[in-house]
Amino acid sequence: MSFYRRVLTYFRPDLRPTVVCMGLTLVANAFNLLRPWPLKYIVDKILPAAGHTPHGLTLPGIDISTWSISAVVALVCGLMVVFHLLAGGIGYVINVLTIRVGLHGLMRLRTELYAYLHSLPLKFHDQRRSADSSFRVAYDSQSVQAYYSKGFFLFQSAISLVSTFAMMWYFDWSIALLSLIAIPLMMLAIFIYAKRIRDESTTVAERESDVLTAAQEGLSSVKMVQAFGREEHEVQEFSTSARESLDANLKLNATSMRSALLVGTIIAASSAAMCYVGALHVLSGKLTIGGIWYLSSLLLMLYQPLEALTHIAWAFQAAAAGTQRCFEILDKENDVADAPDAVPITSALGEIVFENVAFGYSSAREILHDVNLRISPGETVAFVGGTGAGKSTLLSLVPRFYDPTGGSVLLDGKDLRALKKKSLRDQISIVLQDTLLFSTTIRENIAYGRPDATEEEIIEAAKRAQAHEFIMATPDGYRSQVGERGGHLSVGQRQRIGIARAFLKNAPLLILDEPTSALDPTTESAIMQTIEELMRGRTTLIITHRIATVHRVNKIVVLAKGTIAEEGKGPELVQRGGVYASLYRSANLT
Ligand SMILES: Nc1ncnc2c1ncn2[C@@H]1O[C@H](COP(=O)(O)OP(=O)(O)OP(=O)(O)O)[C@@H](O)[C@H]1O
Repeated sequence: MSFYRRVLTYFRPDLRPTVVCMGLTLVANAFNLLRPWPLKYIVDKILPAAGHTPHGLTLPGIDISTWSISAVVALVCGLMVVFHLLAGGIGYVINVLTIRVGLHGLMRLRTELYAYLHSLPLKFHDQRRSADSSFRVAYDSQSVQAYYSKGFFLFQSAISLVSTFAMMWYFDWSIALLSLIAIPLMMLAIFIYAKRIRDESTTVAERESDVLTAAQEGLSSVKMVQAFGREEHEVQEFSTSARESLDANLKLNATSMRSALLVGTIIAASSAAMCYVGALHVLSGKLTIGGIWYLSSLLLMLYQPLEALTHIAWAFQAAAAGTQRCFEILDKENDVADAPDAVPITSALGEIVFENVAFGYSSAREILHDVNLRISPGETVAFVGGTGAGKSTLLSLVPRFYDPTGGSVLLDGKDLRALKKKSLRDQISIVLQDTLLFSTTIRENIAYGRPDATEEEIIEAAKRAQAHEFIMATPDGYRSQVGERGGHLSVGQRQRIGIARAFLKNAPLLILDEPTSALDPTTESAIMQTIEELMRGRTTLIITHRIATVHRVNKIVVLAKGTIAEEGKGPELVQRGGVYASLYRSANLT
């Protein structure tokens, strides 16, 4: 689909108001053309007649034989106000409607972009800065509205241009022809500046996005910045981004102003040429004084849209840059998408099999290789190994955050890629090292995975996660706000909320990625009890550095350099004297 047709799709639902606006434009344009006419009438008809017959003037269709001349002039001048009001009133309605339609289009693009960003795999998000994605959703998307309003303005200008030209032709065709000289010159100016303005607008959007990223990253880590006394460095980094944005904006403005100067000069030169010819025509009697008044007003009406057209052409280029940045995201292929024949899974038994699994975040480096493992329904398997061994990576293949680059992962005998992703994720609860909370109430955070849960179910889940007591001690209980990223709660409290979430979701598969490593030993052993309760009856995959926590679990898998080095029960592995045994020894458990 061409770029412009694609932009139009966001406004298709508003076709009716658009057509209404087009019709109203024709009416408003007719009144606009009439606006200078009363002055012509006064100069050509009323004033010459006034010297001879102060009374008894005949105007078409009106008997004003008894009126004074000043009353007639006042009546005709009154018409100027009437035409102005009518054109202005209709213009007001058009503006309200076009702004409405433009904003609706913006809402559609924004929502689609935001939803698509959520559907894209983590691999996509890993490779980019989240602030840049936010910038595209919040700011770049606005250019689609600019497209609509400028596009409509283009239509209005074209109508005004054609009708004004026709009127000028009617009064003096040679002056009308002369006015056309400016058009190819303006086209040339548009051609010269269009690409430059588009490129410079893209640079402005990129630099603005950098400013937002710098501000977002710096402010979201304000605690660490202050702890390390790096405020000056952060401000320096920000001011570099701000300076680059300023330079890009100044450059774009300078280009716009240069182009405006060029267009203004073309218009001034053509107007001067027409005044010259018009004056000669008055001298030779081809044109009345009122006629040259009227033509000069029409000339303004002709060049205003012409000049506007050049600005619109450049505004289009600027809007194209922003819209293109939105389309760039929408065109990204979702490589972890549902297959067309994917089937939903309603209630998994919980058998997980890794078959010759290989995976790399990029083709340059393979992180996992040759992983073969079978986990029975209801079994608990602990994954241990040195840092960077690939434990989190391996477990992130289960909810399909990533797809393996080689081999396959099976749930209950079915390749995960043959299952609907949403239904697969419904079967899995995840508790991470530091539970991420949204800045809303405790209640909503617990119910995040099951928004339809009842009050009783939420309280029951919190009780099982041993969170009820501290929740009730907060000022508003379950309605208390947790602050940004859960900042009003301690790490242990956040973790309990995460566990309550998992209890409430009640999924057959449980993934625990270092759920206690951020906690002190006392809190850890308390939380471990609730986790053990949570693990009951579910297939559990747990990653931990705390060997003591998992030494007694049914199966321990030791990962080293992206592959399974050892597998078995804790005491057996200690006996074997391999990697696990040394981990066990370094944990001072011997
Ligand atoms: N999103 C990512 N993009 C690129 N590389 C990544 C990404 N996440 C992890 N890696 C790399 O993959 C390798 C395995 O990381 P992973 O987090 O799976 O290890 P881990 O065993 O869980 O380590 P730890 O115990 O320290 O958390 C590391 O070398 C890491 O640098």
